[in-house]
Amino acid sequence: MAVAAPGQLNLDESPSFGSRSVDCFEKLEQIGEGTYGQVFMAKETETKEIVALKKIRMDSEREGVIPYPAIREIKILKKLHHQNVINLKEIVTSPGPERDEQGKQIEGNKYKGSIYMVFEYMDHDLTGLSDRPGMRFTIPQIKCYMKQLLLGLHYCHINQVLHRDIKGSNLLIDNHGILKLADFGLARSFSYDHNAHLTNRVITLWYRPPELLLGSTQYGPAVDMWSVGCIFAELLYGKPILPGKNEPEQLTKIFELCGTPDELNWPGVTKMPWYNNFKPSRPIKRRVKEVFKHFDRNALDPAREDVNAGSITACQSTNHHMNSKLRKSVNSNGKLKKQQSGKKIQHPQPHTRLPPIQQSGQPYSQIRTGQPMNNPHPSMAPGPSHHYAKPRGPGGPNRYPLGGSQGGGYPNRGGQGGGYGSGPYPQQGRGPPPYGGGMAGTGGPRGGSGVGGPSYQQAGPYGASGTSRGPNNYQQGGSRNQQQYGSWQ
Ligand SMILES: Nc1ncnc2c1ncn2[C@@H]1O[C@H](COP(=O)(O)OP(=O)(O)OP(=O)(O)O)[C@@H](O)[C@H]1O
Repeated sequence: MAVAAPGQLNLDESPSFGSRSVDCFEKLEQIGEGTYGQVFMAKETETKEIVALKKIRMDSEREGVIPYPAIREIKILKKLHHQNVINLKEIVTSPGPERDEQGKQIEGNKYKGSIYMVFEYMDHDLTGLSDRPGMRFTIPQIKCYMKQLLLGLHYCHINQVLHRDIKGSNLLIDNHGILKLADFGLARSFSYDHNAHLTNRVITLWYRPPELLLGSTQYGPAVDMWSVGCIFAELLYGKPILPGKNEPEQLTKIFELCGTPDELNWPGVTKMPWYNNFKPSRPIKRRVKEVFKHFDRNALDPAREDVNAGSITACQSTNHHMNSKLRKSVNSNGKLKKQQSGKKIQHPQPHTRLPPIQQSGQPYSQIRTGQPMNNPHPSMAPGPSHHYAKPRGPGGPNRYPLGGSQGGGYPNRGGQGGGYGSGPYPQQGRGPPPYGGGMAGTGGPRGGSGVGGPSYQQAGPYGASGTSRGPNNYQQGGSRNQQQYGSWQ
């Protein structure tokens, strides 16, 4: 494992933008729509390597100026090299003005060229996989993904980088079960020595820890670990466990699940900047074990856990199975991907392969290989190919439908879903809470959140609505609501 020593991540170093042109790649299809622009699957014309090209959306106000978060993402990614962190291969540029499909210059295209980040290509993301109808991960699969997530994140943390947007749609997975942390658009370096003030307006709402919701601006790796816990529980539960529609409701959901914080169980909480605004009117007891009583017992009692029980094998069983349903491009480049990941992992013996996940779908026999890349549509319709095709809650293109008042530099990062438009957010999250109206009471509006899982809904703090959300219906949920401030930290 390549580990840069703490301090070696000199984020002030300017990113070296590649000298190569984007013309070295043939764009194949759009696979994602991110905050900074589109993401394409592309093929390196010489080597035929499949990559992901993430186009950096330039600052619309200032011609040719790369948004600072993009620069920071590049700087951070250039320094991180780990098998569970997405590899930024290079930066390429398009030299001329943008042209449409007919080759005509796009009107109003102010800047001269575009800049692209070139990433290794990944076949899926965790949200996309788990959103598939009937999909339930097995315990070994969950262990396998969690282990890789923790390895990647540990590497970031020991290199003094906070990710600050851990969520399923930012966990990319290849067809061999390798998971990589992606989207470092909100990441930043931190120091254990300097207790600098950081913005608390980071991390997609459903995965945001209570200390940020309570206004803390001095934090460290623990904020990412909260998100990891949410992912872990989500994998076991089958859907997001804390789908708040706005910050007060998010806090309510957390308190109703974890119990209300006090000086005994969380020393210092009463000193949090917004504690008084959101302190619950009555104590609520912790209900984690009750709500998640159907979870594997080891999940609720980590002391019992056999840490070696999960393996890449388990993840591979997921992805082999996925192959039978997915996806035009995957099928076509399967060979290439196999070669690449074969270097990274030990391929298991066939008899060690675990049974595929419980998913209704086509059997293994329908795995289709050898589809040519330029004809990626198999006659037998596979499942949705890439995550781009569908809204994925807080991760997908449609995740900001309710807009929000925070507009600003980066179109897709603007709106916090719902209930957030009642006032300007304080710069860097200091000062009064922005949520406009205090804590959502237990009788507050929660219709639609409908976390419709076993035992959770009935007994439930969040239940009542009964309108359990389908996998594609998370649009009202959390979103990233950052970036709109000049001194983005
Ligand atoms: N290396 C990759 N391989 C395959 N798909 C990718 C890759 N990188 C990104 N994508 C796809 O593009 C989407 C957007 O990418 P990413 O999250 O990095 O961009 P972003 O601008 O930060 O987006 P967001 O606003 O969702 O955070 C991802 O959710 C994923 O579906």
